[in-house]
Amino acid sequence: MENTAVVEVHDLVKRYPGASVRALDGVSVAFGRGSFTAVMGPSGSGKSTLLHCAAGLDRADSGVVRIAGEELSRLREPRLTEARRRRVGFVFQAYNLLDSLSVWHNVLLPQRLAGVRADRGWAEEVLRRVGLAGFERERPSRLSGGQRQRVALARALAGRPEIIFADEPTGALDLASGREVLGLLREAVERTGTAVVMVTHDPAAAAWADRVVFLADGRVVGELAAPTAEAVAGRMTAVSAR
Ligand SMILES: Nc1ncnc2c1ncn2[C@@H]1O[C@H](COP(=O)(O)OP(=O)(O)OP(=O)(O)O)[C@@H](O)[C@H]1O
Repeated sequence: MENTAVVEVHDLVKRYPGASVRALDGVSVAFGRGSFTAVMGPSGSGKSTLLHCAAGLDRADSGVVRIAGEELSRLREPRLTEARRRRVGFVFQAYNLLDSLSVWHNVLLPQRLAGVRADRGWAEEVLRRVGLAGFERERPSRLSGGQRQRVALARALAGRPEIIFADEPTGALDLASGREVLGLLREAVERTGTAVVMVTHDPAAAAWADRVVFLADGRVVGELAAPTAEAVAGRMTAVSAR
């Protein structure tokens, strides 16, 4: 299961302009087909930066990112955008939904931009599973934070990407909605072999993953396989005390 990496990063280094420390300081990690990875670490440890670079939304200063074996730094626009649109789904807080479009058109937008024929039946099914059947015509601004997060998830799932990057997908949700979202991500992993990489601060959410990667000061400082919430919480305490 783990032998084909969907996304692989090697020795990533990134320093934001004007910053004195490196946000990423030599990170190497691979995400296999059908794997579910949680990324954890103290605030400022580089989690979001890693997600952005691994997803090809931002460039590292040095190091290598491969998506399905293709080295991103060698791709020029528009092929870079194309590779991202075809293979990658995002559930990012900063990745806003467009309020000029209905829920339905937001969900189908990535496929439209990628120029592929939208699978409308699957999009309907995905909206039903995230509990938003009947909301197709609504504008995102009329929905609650939790509902908007579920639209973002539906949008990511609708394109059947090879990998989904999710930055705190349950952060704004109540317990029940959070579990639903985690269940959907888990199902995408098991049923369709999608890889999921999820940043979270919540040990209970991380326990849905197969593996937890811990970051501190822009470096990978540990991993935990088959995580339980208790084991994750214990490791987090140790990582934060470093
Ligand atoms: N746009 C930016 N400009 C300058 N510095 C940044 C920028 N984004 C992040 N940083 C810095 O890079 C480091 C890593 O930030 P990053 O957001 O990746 O951490 P994080 O682990 O996701 O944090 P959090 O849990 O608080 O979201 C931090 O020191 C942060 O201050």
